[in-house]
Amino acid sequence: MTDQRVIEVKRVAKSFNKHTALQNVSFSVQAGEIFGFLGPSGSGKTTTIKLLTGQLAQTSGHAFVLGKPVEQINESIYEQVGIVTDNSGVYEKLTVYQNMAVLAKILGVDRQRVDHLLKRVGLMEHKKKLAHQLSKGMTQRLILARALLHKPRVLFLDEPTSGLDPSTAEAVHELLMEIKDSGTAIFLTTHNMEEATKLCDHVALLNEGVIVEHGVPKEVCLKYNKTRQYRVQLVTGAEKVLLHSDEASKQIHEWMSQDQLLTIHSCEPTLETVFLEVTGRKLV
Ligand SMILES: Nc1ncnc2c1ncn2[C@@H]1O[C@H](COP(=O)(O)OP(=O)(O)OP(=O)(O)O)[C@@H](O)[C@H]1O
Repeated sequence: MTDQRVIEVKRVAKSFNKHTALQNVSFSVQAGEIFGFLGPSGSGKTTTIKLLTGQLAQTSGHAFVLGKPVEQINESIYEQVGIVTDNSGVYEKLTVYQNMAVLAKILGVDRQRVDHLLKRVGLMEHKKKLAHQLSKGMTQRLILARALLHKPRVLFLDEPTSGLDPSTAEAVHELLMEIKDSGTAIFLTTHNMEEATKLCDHVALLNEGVIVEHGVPKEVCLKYNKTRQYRVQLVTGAEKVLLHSDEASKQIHEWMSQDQLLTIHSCEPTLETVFLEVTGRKLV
């Protein structure tokens, strides 16, 4: 893969008075990649987004977005960046459609794209509703649709699916995959490990402001797969967990040849259990 780093963070630290929120954080995100920043509440995820979008200054280290040092970020970069956080204010007294149309006009984006995005986030049938009448999930989807109007090269998402029902979360996931495939780099924070495993090309696990593990989700999980177990279900209904061994392999072979095996799964750890093993803490 050619190197197309659109976000680069080098040994960044951030302190608020005496409290250290981030320590020696380094990572990079490529074009067309979803990068997940995972950590429990208070671990420094939002602080990182704020640093990378010019809303906060780091205490030390260097960070670049689209090649530009973050301390030099000004309004011109927002033409290429989309940000979805809790404070992405919508105009409460305007309708869903007007919220989109006002911004589309400023950005010089045509109405077709407004319609396309409203459909994609499932808000077309609510387009005449006033923003203050929307549920939390609808508001989140409106903020996401607005952030995508100008086809940003980089998208920052703070907990994109928290509070969404499973089918809406799934629709948002599909949209994010489509945006990634079009070459946008997506930086998202989450404490939902399943979401991260499914969506992210790379993840970094953050604990108390420190990246404690990082990599491709499946590879991170396999690295901690020390016991190598298999869960099997037999046609009799019996369920068994077998440790990787010659004996287990013979047994599985026997069940297979006797057509006794209904299901078989390897039991590698999830990102959740990796986090617990590395930090001794739960994610949520
Ligand atoms: N403006 C601020 N002043 C002082 N401390 C702050 C400020 N912003 C964040 N912090 C502290 O920095 C730490 C990291 O906060 P941050 O909001 O980045 O966490 P988070 O991982 O996004 O948490 P959550 O998942 O709950 O949103 C916390 O201890 C928080 O109290």
